[in-house]
Amino acid sequence: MTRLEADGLSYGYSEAVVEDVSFAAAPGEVLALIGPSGTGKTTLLRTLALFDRPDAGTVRIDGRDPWTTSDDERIALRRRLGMVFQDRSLFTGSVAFNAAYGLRVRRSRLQRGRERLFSSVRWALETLPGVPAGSVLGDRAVPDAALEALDAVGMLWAGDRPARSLSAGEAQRVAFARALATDPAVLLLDEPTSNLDPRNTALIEAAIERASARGITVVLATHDMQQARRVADSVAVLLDGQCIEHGPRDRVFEDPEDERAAKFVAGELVY
Ligand SMILES: Nc1ncnc2c1ncn2[C@@H]1O[C@H](COP(=O)(O)OP(=O)(O)OP(=O)(O)O)[C@@H](O)[C@H]1O
Repeated sequence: MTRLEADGLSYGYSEAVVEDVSFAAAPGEVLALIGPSGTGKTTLLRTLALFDRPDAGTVRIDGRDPWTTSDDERIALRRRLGMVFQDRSLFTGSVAFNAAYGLRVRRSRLQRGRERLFSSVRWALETLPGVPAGSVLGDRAVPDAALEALDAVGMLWAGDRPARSLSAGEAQRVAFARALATDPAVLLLDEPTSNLDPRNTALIEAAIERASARGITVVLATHDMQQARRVADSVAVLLDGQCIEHGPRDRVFEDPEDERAAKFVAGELVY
């Protein structure tokens, strides 16, 4: 159960892209970041995910600023966050391999060393004549958490399929499962349903709702205002890198304070 805060966050490349953005998301809250294309949603998510250190301001995870802690503590905080990128970026290998990826990289060095030893012993023994594959130490099991995450997005049936053979919608669901499998306290989702049909969109939205019901804090960048209306508890409107409106979903949509936010939610602010 984790509270995520942005306090005066700024980040830029050659010039500022995100400027002085502040908001907080409580445990289990779904916060939608909406705004026109190129307005800084991905950049903001990357700073929240601790990929980029803010130029100014603070990210707080349960009140702790990961950039003023030790490297080890920052890594521990980073592990509480799961991010799903817009481009999905699945790895070569099976769907199950992909779903279990985050779990594998989180294992301790000792565990990984032990597994390497087991698999070389198994390999050596199973090359002996008459020893069937999988009979020495058993098949390499897919962790339950990865299977449960695939199930949560309706992709359990595809565990053995090569990830490269998936449709865009299926791949997006597997990318979501990969983040979910690590049981993150916070999920950062960048356009998780862009280019998906209504059925795949509904599956992802249902998975977001279940994650939130389990207490996972969700920050969702989306172009889709209807999606924000369906799944968000609160909404932040980003325009030219600034948060021009932030509050409970119904208030932001029905009674926004900022004139530009009012135009954006009414579909009148065209970029
Ligand atoms: N690595 C980078 N180097 C330089 N400029 C960048 C980089 N990444 C993003 N930008 C610029 O920062 C601005 C904000 O981009 P960002 O991807 O954060 O916006 P966005 O709101 O997520 O857009 P979209 O909705 O189209 O995905 C854009 O002008 C973009 O060109």
